[in-house]
Amino acid sequence: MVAPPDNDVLWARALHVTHNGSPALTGVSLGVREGEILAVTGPRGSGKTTLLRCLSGQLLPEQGEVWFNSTPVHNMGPVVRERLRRDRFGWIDPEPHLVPELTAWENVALPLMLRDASHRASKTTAQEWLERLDIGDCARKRPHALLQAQRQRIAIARALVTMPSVIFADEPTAPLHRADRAHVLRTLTTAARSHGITVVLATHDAEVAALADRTVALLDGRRVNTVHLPGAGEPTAPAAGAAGAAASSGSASDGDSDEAEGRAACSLSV
Ligand SMILES: Nc1ncnc2c1ncn2[C@@H]1O[C@H](COP(=O)(O)OP(=O)(O)OP(=O)(O)O)[C@@H](O)[C@H]1O
Repeated sequence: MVAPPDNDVLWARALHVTHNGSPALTGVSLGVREGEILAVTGPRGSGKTTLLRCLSGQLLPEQGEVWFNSTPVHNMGPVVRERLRRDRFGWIDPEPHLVPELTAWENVALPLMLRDASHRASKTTAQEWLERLDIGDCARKRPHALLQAQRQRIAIARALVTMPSVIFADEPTAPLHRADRAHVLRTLTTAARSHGITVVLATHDAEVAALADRTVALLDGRRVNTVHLPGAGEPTAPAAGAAGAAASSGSASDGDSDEAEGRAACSLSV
C-alpha cells in the first residue's frame, strides 16, 4: 500500500465499483488538494455520485483505495467511517432534505446539537451561517414556507455549520432556476474558499463546473480528458457513449497512470 501525496486531502487509486453487476467506476484515480474546489463532471450515469460516495466513505469500493489526510478510509470499519463522515465531511444532496417540523435555524443547528454544543451557541452559529448565505430573515420559518432555493441554502448552511474539512456536493443546484443556481453556487464556493473548506462538486452542467478550480471528467465510469457538457438551456447529453458526450481521442484513463492522476481538462461547450 503506497501512501498518497502529502498535499492531497483526498486521494483515490484505481477505484472499481459495480452496481448489480454493472460497472459504475472502472479504475478511477484522483487527488483532491486542500482548499480546492474540484468539479467532477460527466453526463448522467457516468459515475459521479458513486465516486463522491466512495470518497466520502459512504460506499466501499470493491477494489482500490481511498485516503483522507494520509489515513486509509477503505480499511476503516463502519463505526470509524461513520465518525469520520460526521466529524470531517459535509454532504449536500440535489434536493434539500430538511426536517419539516424544525425551523430553518434548527435545521442548520442540528449537526451542532448532535455534537452536544449548547442550544444557545448552536443557535448563534446557525444564525450567522444563515446570514452569510443571505437567508437570515428565514431563520424562524419552516421548510414548507420557503422557496426551493431558500431550502437549498439551508441545506448548504447545515453542511457548512460544522466547518468540515471537505464538503461533497452532489448536483447541489440541479433543481434550481438558472439565476438561483449561479447565486447559490457562488455562495457555497465563496463560503468554502473563505474558510479553507475543500469542495468536491458533482455536476453535469458546464456553467457550474466553470466555478471550480479544476475539473475531473468521467464517462461510463472512467476518467477521461474531455467530455462535452451541456450548459443551461442545452439538453442534457444522454449517458453511455452517446453523441455529444464523446471522450477525447481515446484517452480514458485506467487508474494508475500519472496522466490519470493529473490535470484533466474539461471541454466546457456552453
Ligand atoms: N443503487 C444503484 N443500483 C443500481 N445501479 C446503480 C445504483 N446507483 C447507480 N447505479 C448505476 O451506476 C451508474 C453510475 O451511476 P451514478 O449515479 O454514480 O452516476 P452519475 O454520473 O452520478 O449520474 P446522475 O447524474 O444521473 O446522478 C449508472 O449506470 C447508474 O444507473
